[in-house]
Amino acid sequence: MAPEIVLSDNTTSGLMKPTGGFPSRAYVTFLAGNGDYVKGVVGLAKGLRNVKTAYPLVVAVLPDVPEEHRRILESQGCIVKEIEPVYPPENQTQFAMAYYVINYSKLRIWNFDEYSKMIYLDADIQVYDNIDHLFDYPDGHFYAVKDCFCEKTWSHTPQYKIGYCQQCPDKVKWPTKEMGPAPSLYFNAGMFVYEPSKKTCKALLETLETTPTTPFAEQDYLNMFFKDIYKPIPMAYNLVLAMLWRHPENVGDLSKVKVVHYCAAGSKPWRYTGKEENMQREDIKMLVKKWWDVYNDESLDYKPPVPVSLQPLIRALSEAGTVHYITAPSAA
Ligand SMILES: O=c1ccn([C@@H]2O[C@H](COP(=O)(O)OP(=O)(O)O)[C@@H](O)[C@H]2O)c(=O)[nH]1
Ligand SMILES: OC[C@H]1O[C@H](O[C@@H]2[C@@H](O)[C@H](O)[C@@H](O)[C@H](O)[C@@H]2O)[C@H](O)[C@@H](O)[C@H]1O
Ligand SMILES: [Mn+2]
Repeated sequence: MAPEIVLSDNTTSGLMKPTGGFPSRAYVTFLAGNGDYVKGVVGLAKGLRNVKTAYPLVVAVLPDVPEEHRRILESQGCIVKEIEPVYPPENQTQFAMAYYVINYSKLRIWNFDEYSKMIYLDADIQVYDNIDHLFDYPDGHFYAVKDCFCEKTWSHTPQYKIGYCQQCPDKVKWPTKEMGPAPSLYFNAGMFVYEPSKKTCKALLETLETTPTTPFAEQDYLNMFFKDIYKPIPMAYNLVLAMLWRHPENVGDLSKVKVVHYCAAGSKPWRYTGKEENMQREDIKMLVKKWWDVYNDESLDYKPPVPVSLQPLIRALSEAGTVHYITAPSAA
């Protein structure tokens, strides 16, 4: 039987053009458990469609993600791929958040080497502008945005204790004489551009076995592992919300921010109550509303591509006013 040709509507479906000969690219996120983070992933899938990305969204799910949630994600056009959990070596670490221990499982996304390059996004991230051009950045680097050390979650660190933050390294200077060389640049691991590779994945998992766990779990680990190839990219590619009150001068024009990371305590839009510190700020309320507007926009729901063989039928029905199914790419 001749293979069925599928028309992929590049503008609304989020599916990719056939890749013949081209490097294969995709976004990827991570989902664990049967809780409400699935809403974050649905929001992200719709957000990526909203900005007309040319690439699909892969969701790396742990075995504990219920079938029902996987179906929801597939019905939103996501490619669901199950990964095995990664358990760090036994330890006494107090994680900054108890659930961070499961985040080591994120390391498995290096195995997705059917893609030559991927952009990882946390489920609590939303994309408000197209960032596909990041795939064109030169290979051989790990691209991510610099973190901020000012929130209480950092209170275990020497940086926090002396009031040093890499966002404003001249405000409180790093006391090299007393404390040795300043810490190397540290990225937030909610968003990064990387090259999947089975070899790198193996190295990541092997080195982990002899590496003590630390409060920011996989984020600390990735920072250590990729420190020599890490290249900072502008904050507009991953606005960690605390930047709004810690370093507003570094944020600049909020309307230019492409990617928002709802990682401040109380800021996850699907859990937002407004009660936690800073959650009544106008900029926060605006950003939470912006997330909900995308999440609730039915026009951003996935519409599966229609097989070429069915197109005359759909056209006839649609001309007869029976079916309202938009299949033609807008460029057509
Ligand atoms: O119950 C959970 C907790 C975390 N995550 C995933 O792990 C990521 C990291 O956690 P989170 O974003 O809550 O950390 P934060 O950025 O707030 O530190 C999330 O975005 C999700 O992709 C998940 O799927 N289920
Ligand atoms: O497992 C460690 C996690 O660490 C990260 O957390 C944030 C967050 O905890 C804030 O509350 C801090 O203030 C911030 O600086 C810090 O980086 C990532 O967003 C997440 O994807 C994950 O890697
Ligand atoms: Mn996050």
